[in-house]
Amino acid sequence: MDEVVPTYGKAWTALRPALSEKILAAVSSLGFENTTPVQESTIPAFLQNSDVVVEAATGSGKTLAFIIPVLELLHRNKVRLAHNEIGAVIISPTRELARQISAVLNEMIRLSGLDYKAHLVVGGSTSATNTADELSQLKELGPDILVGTPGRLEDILCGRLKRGKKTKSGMITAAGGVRGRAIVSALKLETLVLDEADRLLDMGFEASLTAILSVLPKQRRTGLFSATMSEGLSQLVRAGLRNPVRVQVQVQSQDDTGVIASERRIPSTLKVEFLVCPPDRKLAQILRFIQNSGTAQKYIVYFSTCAAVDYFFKLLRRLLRPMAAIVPGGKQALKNERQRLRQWFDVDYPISVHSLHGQMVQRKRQGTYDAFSGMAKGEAGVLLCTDVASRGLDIPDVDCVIQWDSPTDPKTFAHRCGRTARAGRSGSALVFINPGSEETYVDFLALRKIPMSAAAYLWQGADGSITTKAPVGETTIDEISEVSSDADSSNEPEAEDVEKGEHKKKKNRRRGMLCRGYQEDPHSDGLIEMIQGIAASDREIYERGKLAFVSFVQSYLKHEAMYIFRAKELPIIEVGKGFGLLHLPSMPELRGRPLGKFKRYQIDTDTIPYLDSKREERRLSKLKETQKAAAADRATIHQNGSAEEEKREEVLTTKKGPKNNEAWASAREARELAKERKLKRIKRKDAKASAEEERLLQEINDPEMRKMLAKDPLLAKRMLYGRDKSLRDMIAKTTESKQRQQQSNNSKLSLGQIIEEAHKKKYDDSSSEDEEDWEALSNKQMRKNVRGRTNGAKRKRFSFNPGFSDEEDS
Ligand SMILES: Nc1ncnc2c1ncn2[C@@H]1O[C@H](COP(=O)(O)OP(=O)(O)OP(=O)(O)O)[C@@H](O)[C@H]1O
Repeated sequence: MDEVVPTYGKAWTALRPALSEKILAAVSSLGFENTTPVQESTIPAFLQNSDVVVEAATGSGKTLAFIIPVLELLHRNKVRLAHNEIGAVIISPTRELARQISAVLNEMIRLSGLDYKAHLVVGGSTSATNTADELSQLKELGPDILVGTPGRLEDILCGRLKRGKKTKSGMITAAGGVRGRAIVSALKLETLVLDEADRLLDMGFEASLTAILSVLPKQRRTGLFSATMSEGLSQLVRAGLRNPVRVQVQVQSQDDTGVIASERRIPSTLKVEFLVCPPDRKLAQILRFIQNSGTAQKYIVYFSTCAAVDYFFKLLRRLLRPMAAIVPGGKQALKNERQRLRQWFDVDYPISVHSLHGQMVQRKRQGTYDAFSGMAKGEAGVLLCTDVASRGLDIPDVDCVIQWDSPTDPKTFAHRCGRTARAGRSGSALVFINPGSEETYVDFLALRKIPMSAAAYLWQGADGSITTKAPVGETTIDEISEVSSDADSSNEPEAEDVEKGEHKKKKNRRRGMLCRGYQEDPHSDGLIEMIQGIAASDREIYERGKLAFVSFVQSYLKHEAMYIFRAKELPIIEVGKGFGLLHLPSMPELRGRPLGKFKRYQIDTDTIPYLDSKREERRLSKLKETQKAAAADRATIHQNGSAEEEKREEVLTTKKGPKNNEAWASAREARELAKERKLKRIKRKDAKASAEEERLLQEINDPEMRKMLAKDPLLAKRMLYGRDKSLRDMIAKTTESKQRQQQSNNSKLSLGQIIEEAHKKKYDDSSSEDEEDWEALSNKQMRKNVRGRTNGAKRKRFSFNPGFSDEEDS
């Protein structure tokens, strides 16, 4: 890994207003000779009585950009704080991030020798006694700066404590503060910082944040920091900003000749790749990817749900580090399993596996984080986690970030990738994309200034070596893409097919063919069979696999970019196979999908044991009881012998419903009649839909857009009269306003840009993404909200380019 740290930007001593000697001494002890661009631009603004809204790429040094002003302002203004008073609050959305900020802050205080105390307040205590201890610690310490998560900060600043001990005098909080009364006073608060502000200003934290803001003095400095700061004015107003200076640090990539090629929202040292690959190939690809890297590296793998993290943690531990405790059958079985595994994964260094998600108990969560962060250089490890670890975490030396599935919130994509390539170091990220509509995600992210390149599909040779060259006779990824684009070009249904309702069947067949095109990787299939074998011998893995699959499908349905991640196009059979399932669990969300095509693993699942003998004993005795009760039920039915009960029994035993005793011929007639009626219904529905589609297409007055929507009936349907009516309205509006713009600059917009605009409007909760609008609206709102302060929003823009810093003050 490249060890270059960013030394671009001014020297610390060149900042104006100048930093105090003690702070300069502290940064110099940290070994940071110069500021980073975001520090260079933010620190002076924050020190000059301005609120700041800061957007800069991940790993660009935002933490010091707010910690230094927080300390400097307290020191410079010689703020005298009583024991129960605080001078600054720093809020973060996750406990791990709050802990990290608190560590940096305490280090700065220690190195500077400033006489301030910082204290971390995060949730996660498992008992009232722990809470009591934490709060009495807080009262004893009398901190000047609080760092924490919204919920626990609300407890402390607003006295919203629920757990407590009852005393004779009434309801007393765990630490002795009466409920409803704050434990510390924020009357002299100078600075408020919201790190990962766009996340904090999401609806999820709204209640706590509003409560906290309501007890803080209005005359304060506020800083909002994030790598993906949304421009939504309502958010800024909600955070109570006055007169904000906006700092945007943009990354520019250069070509070989040094010419600036493009702007990007991710560090220039970060290489992001995507791999179009059927879902049942992902695990094999990850193993091949790790093996192919050749050296011991540190990976983070993101999943969208906690259940998926739990499952793959158990599974990967068994695949990467099979040990006696997790492999049933004694020493010989362990030896055999290790031997067998070498077919799919063969590296000569140990790899540790860790897991982290929001549903883990805090102690375990902290333990995992510390273990993974504290790994020595040159050790190999994989951290499996959810988005709880996507923002802000500065884990040293992460070489690669892999995304098993794309995040439901597209902004999270940049944050996930940003766990590598921090502070000028290089790093890579890989995201898996299902063949089909998901491929549009690449363009979608490109429009959001996250450029990606295609990764090569990795194959495994007979000798176990990894190669990008497909074995002879097997379909290559390029050929598959060709099939894919061919399929797309022939996407327009024949009129005759539509009439017969056949076009949907044809489309499904084409989709099936696409996925089948990848199936010529027997080695990868062998891995899935081995995983199924593991699940068939370990009940915990079998059950966790089902839970992981169900949670994955549910999260897929909640995707924000649902016109790219189309639930109906999710290749469910391959997804199930990719999770190593023995059978597909029934879910209401999958009603109507051809689940019967899933090749069921031949086993009576009741016989799969837990490896933990006590747990297995409990399960078996429970199973016996259930079987006994079912047998008793059946005996009662037989004894009563009534016709109705017999029918019920028949339903119970066949699970297919009562027998049809009708004559075969009349049943066939009835079936044919029903089919005929169904065809007529489909024809009527399709005719109505086409007429409506035609009518609505006329409403869109951009000819280019009309042409493109007409090409993709599914997209047109979704946008024009499907679930996304609001998106349709947005498109109409965007088209109109963009047409006006177009008249002035005479440039044509692509469909992608129009969708992107509409999408932004719909999901970013912003009144206007337009920069001038932002300023105008900002002024208007500020005037409304802060009497007597109507100076308007100043704005600053900086270029973020190693060795080159370009400042442009408006
Ligand atoms: N002036 C500097 N010179 C060199 N390294 C620095 C400097 N300032 C910060 N760093 C280092 O850069 C790394 C990333 O910093 P930080 O965690 O503040 O990034 P960030 O912008 O907050 O990232 P994210 O958006 O992911 O939260 C840290 O390891 C930090 O020590």
